[in-house]
Amino acid sequence: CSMGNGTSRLYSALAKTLNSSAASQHPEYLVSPDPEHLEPIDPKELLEECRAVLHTRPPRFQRDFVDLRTDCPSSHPPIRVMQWNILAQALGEGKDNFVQCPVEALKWEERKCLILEEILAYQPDILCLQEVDHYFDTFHPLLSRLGYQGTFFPKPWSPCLDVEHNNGPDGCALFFLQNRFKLVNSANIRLTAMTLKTNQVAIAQTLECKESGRQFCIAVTHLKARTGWERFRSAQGCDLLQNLQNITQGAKIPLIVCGDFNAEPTEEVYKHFASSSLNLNSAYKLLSADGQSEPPYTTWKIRTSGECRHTLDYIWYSRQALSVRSALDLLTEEQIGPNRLPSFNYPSDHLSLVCDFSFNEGPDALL
Ligand SMILES: NC(=O)C1=CN([C@@H]2O[C@H](COP(=O)(O)OP(=O)(O)OC[C@H]3O[C@@H](n4cnc5c(N)ncnc54)[C@H](OP(=O)(O)O)[C@@H]3O)[C@@H](O)[C@H]2O)C=CC1
Ligand SMILES: [Mg+2]
Repeated sequence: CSMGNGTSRLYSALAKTLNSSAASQHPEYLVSPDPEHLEPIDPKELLEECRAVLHTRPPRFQRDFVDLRTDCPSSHPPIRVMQWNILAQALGEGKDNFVQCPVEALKWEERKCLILEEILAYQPDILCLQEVDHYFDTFHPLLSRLGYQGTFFPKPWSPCLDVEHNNGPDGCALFFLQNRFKLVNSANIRLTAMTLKTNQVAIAQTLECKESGRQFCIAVTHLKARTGWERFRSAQGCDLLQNLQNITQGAKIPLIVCGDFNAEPTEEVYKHFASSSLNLNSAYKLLSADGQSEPPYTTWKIRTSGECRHTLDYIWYSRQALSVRSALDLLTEEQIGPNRLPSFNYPSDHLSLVCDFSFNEGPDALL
């Protein structure tokens, strides 16, 4: 066997997460071990391990970072943020009705490796995920060993629970690299709409950069899906903005909000975020020629109802305190292919969004 000791150790680490049925039979697997007692994993070795599992799959698509550097130099390394609705395993197999996606492409053992490969390829400092239904058995143990500190907030009545052989509820997860940030405070928010508690959630954390000592707030959310729910989403967005006003002490602390808003830019909730007194801009607009247009899609799938191509996912940021230095380009229509997403090439129906941020320095940085 050509594998060294390190690789075989990793194989056993990843293999432990492969069989999720073991987790439901042995609840102790669901209790996350203290990360300090877990051996660190070298990201390169884990990436190689994922590629070995995926050896029969088509090669990864190339996506490039677009340099958006403004003329403001920064003395500190940028903060890389990834926003991604990874597609809950139970929803993908049991509810979403992706009619052109072969069932083999949805197998967790391989789809999990495609998700990990995407994360390892871009190595974000902060990872904001939606539709996570494998937190305790997969993402928390593995990402902890890669140096991340994680938080999970499941939906109160996750639709995953209606699917036979589900792996528990789906929810939002937020991970940050412990060697770059210190957690200052953390809030799990159950969103309300017109004072009613809803099934949608958010996590908001204030982090302090270890290099610069600067604090900022990072939030992740997943708003209510489907047409007909526009006013509900708008109310959820208002509730989230209100919570973020309080957490950022009235916009004194710079803010980044990642989410699957389930809303096109024409919707009210988008307009609330764009015009909020938090003074936010949507990072992916900066990829357009005029800097004013969102990308043509962030999700693209074919359901029984037909083709669904929408822009629903966003990374909002405090436009005066932060700059977007670069953003990861989206997959092209040709790369996505005629059967759309998810596919053997790409594990989710939503594309990941990745941005590099830096703090603005000087008088313009005031909020
Ligand atoms: N057990 C109980 O007592 C209760 C159970 N529930 C369950 O929760 C569900 C509603 O939960 P809620 O949080 O409001 O869910 P949402 O309407 O927000 O949607 C849930 C998921 O379904 C996906 N989705 C969106 N459009 C479609 C579509 N056309 N077909 C299939 N899937 C789609 C969404 O993915 P994306 O964001 O990627 O578009 C999302 O992750 C109910 O259907 C029920 O199953 C709810 C309340 C109580
Ligand atoms: Mg979904």
